[in-house]
Amino acid sequence: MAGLFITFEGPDGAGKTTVLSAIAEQFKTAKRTDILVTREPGGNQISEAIRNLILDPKNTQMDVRTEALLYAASRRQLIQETIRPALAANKVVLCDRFVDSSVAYQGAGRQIGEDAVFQMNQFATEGLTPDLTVYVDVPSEVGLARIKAHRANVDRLDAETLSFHKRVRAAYLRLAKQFPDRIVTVDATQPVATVIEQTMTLITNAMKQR
Ligand SMILES: Nc1ncnc2c1ncn2[C@@H]1O[C@H](COP(=O)(O)OP(=O)(O)O)[C@@H](O)[C@H]1O
Ligand SMILES: Cc1cn([C@H]2C[C@H](O)[C@@H](COP(=O)(O)OP(=O)(O)O)O2)c(=O)[nH]c1=O
Repeated sequence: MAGLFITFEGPDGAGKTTVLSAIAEQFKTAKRTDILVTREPGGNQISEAIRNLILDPKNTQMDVRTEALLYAASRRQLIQETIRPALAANKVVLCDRFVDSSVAYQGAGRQIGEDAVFQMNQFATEGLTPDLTVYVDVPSEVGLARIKAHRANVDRLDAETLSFHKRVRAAYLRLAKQFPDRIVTVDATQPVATVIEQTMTLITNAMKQR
């Protein structure tokens, strides 16, 4: 497939949203019309509706496999409506979270099993894999402290225990080891400006190599 597919991963509070919005802004200023920025879960009407269902703090009764299937359903819709058409039009797609999030959060965090969640997602993605994944890494305590310090609303997943978040991070570190050619780690304990700069360098290098 043409185009370039770049995903952004990390535990809550790593700074992904901050970094991605700064990068989107830089591309906008440069008037780059070949860059598409999107996010999971969400990015279109159906996926945003699924997102609201998953993240609603009222839905405490949601079964863990239901949650994993909903993420995969949301992902499928985003792929079909947005990602594949953009890649076919030779665009660079920057996506906030993808399958690695499900492997880390549902597979390890919710303890469904990383491999089971990966396999289930193959049905949704039909094998679509990022060309590059920027993994923004932060210790769980630091990430959670950032969320608590800055956010007025804490969603259902932010409210999970420290051990949940530690399992998520450990899974990300395993994924980074397992797929060293795809996943590049950026240390998010550095100042925001440094994290943005290093991420931008990774993206522009990948764009040059394509
Ligand atoms: N490198 C950083 N150092 C210190 N604070 C940061 C850094 N990156 C982000 N933050 C702050 O941490 C909070 C969470 O950042 P956010 O981008 O929402 O994280 P994420 O999307 O990964 O959950 C925000 O208030 C943001 O300003
Ligand atoms: C895409 C995806 C997200 N998530 C979780 C991670 C986040 O806690 C939440 C997304 O909420 P969001 O507010 O977008 O978090 P962030 O800014 O950290 O990306 O959903 C999963 O558990 N599984 C998934 O497959």
